[in-house]
Amino acid sequence: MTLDVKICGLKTDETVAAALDGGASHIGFIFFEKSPRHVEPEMAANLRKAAHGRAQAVAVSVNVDDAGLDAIVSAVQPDMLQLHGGESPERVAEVKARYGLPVMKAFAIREAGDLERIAPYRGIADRFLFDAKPPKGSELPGGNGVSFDWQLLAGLDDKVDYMLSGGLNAGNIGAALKAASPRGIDISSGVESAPGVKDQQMIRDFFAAIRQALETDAAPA
Ligand SMILES: O=C(O)c1ccccc1NCC(=O)[C@H](O)[C@H](O)COP(=O)(O)O
Repeated sequence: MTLDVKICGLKTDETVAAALDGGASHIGFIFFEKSPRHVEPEMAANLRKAAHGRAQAVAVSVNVDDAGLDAIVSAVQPDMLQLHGGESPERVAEVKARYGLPVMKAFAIREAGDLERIAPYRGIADRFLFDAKPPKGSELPGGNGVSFDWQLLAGLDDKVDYMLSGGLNAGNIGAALKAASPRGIDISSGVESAPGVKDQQMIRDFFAAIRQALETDAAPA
């Protein structure tokens, strides 16, 4: 599969295995206490072991200071850091330099103007993740299971390396990949039976839907 696929918010060995067996390129762990997907660094350190040599382990944090990131990085030894808060370009540069790890910076998108916010991060963040804006009242900056208008990404400079995220599932991934041309996709709620509860069959169904979408796209008209 040439498309990167990140399954985010994993909390059990069984669902990590389902993600890896499906062909995930990235598995994500959430370090945000208000999230139903929150894991402690020691737990993520155990869960990520199965990914060595198979997928990149991504540590997802929100406006965390050096001490908090030190604890995550030293326990989990992630391959990538995802910054999902209001981290400035300077902070992204600082984090990259401190840990020597690639950083994926998340942005919440609702309208075309929201994409302009990536400009000062270009050449600093290694990758972007475009997610939907959280619904009113949500305490979570991500993992809300809501989509944004994928057409907004259609005119984006194709040098921008991004993962498409927000409300993806087996039923809409084909349409999402027709509307936008991400180098990767990211999913959390769409493979859950309840908030924070990943479902192995839903993970398998998601990979089957991706393969079908990619095959349909590659087939001669
Ligand atoms: O998933 C969370 O609970 C979360 C909490 C705090 C910051 C980020 C979070 N998720 C980040 C992700 O990368 C999710 O996969 C992404 O927001 C998509 O989620 P979903 O719309 O549920 O597929």
